[in-house]
Amino acid sequence: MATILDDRSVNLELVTIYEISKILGSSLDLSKTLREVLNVLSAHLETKRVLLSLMQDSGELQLVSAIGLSYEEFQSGRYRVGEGITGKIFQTETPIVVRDLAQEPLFLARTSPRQSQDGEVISFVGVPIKAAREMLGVLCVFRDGQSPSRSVDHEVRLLTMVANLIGQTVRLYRSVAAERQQLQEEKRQLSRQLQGKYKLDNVIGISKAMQEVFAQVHQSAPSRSTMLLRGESGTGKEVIARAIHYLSPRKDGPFIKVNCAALSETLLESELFGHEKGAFTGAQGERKGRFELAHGGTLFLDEIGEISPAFQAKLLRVLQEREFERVGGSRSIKVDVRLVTATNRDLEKAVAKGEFRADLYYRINVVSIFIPPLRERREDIPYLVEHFLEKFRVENQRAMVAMSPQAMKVMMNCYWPGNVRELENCVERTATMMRGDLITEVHFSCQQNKCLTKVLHEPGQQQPVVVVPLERISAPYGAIFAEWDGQGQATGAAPPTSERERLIWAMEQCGWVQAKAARALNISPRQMGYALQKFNIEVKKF
Ligand SMILES: Nc1ncnc2c1ncn2[C@@H]1O[C@H](COP(=O)(O)OP(=O)(O)OP(=O)(O)O)[C@@H](O)[C@H]1O
Repeated sequence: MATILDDRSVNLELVTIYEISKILGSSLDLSKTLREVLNVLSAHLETKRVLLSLMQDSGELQLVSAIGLSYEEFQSGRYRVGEGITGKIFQTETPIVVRDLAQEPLFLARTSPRQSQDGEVISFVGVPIKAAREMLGVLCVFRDGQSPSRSVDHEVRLLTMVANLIGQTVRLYRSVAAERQQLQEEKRQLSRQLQGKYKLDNVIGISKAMQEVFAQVHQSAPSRSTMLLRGESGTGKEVIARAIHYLSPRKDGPFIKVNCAALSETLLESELFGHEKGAFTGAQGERKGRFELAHGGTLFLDEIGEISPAFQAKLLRVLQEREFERVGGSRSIKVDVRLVTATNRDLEKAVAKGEFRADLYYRINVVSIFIPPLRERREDIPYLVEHFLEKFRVENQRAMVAMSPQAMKVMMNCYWPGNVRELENCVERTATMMRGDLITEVHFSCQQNKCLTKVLHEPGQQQPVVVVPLERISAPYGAIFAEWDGQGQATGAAPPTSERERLIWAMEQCGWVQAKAARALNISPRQMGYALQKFNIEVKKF
């Protein structure tokens, strides 16, 4: 039978549904969320008693939230399927309306009396809570004395809509909780399997490729050999360099890092070798260089492929003779330093082109470890996401933040041109910018998050991930964006939105090192400096 609703009732429905839908998306604390929903219902329906029961793993319906009950009444709210009115609603999957509970034999009076203290009639409306045809629980409302200003039909309709919203939310919470539990269980199993084997503190990697990397790290760390870490930007070369240091006998000594691409040749020289007083204008006192500071420990030279030919010669001498002079000084200084270097350049090509000295290449390439790009070890993604979420929870005291399984699928299917660094930024940015606690796929609006990664194929579809060769893309920063057009063709670059965003994106991918970002964009460092100025982009300092 169709119900005609007056304006007031429609308005009440809309306001109630609106307020409840806002609450339902806002937190991952289910009991808090449900309590708030019942509060809104109780206020809007002007009733003192609202009860919500959910089916438990034990096969019993149990009250999980209620307004207007004492502790004892709340505790007694348990029903088998078919038992009492609540059990009946669950069993028949249909609403039940009782105008006078005192006359209703099904009513068990476990949580509420049959009559009010003043001897007034108590009426009842209960509706099933379902989601995707699965019965989840029962929502009911008790009313003392006077009947509501609205019709019973209207009340059933409103409660059914609210029950549907609750059902969807409960289902989502349960799948998130199950996913989390499964992930934690897998993590536990994995750490049992990996006990004492290939584990590195704070470095996540369960994929075969990363396990291979960890094995190489464990094997090479104890030696004094110079090491070369290779891999795309953001793959974790620095974290691996640190792991090597902390697994070596030098772990109690210093770990000193220098980014060779971030400094001009003269600055790099005085930074690495130090300078004597008066060595150049502004050198008011003597200063130790990073080589000296790293004595007894490890010196990590990042972006080694970027140093000039003249500086390559100077570095080669230090590596051969194990001694050097400070800028402006003549005294030879000997240090005990283990050198770990890193690059994302094709050094062999650079040697072949005469851009990198072959003798230096052989000196630094004693033991080399390749860290694969993230897109080639997608199994690591859920673990990395969880690792970064946990970091976010602790740093921001937001213990409930989590990611929905669907959102995780999106993460798994991204191309991640900026590798783990981009994934980390994306997780942190999304968690910071969203209001509630649950990250869903809608929060990954690329524009909104300035996360320009493209999803290459729909989760679940077995389409290949396409890597477009650099030459095929005309836009200077296009090579990293590629889309599958479903016809077996790689369709060029997905356009990043604006010049400014491209610049910021490149800087973020390159850890805000200007020279690196310039290379990524295929422009000169001078052009990069000009562009940053032109678009008023403030360079972050770390
Ligand atoms: N396996 C990993 N587990 C946990 N965090 C990681 C991992 N790999 C990378 N990260 C994180 O990703 C970010 C980038 O890593 P890192 O700086 O080591 O990359 P990189 O290869 O040295 O980059 P670049 O070549 O641009 O210097 C860091 O915040 C790091 O903590």
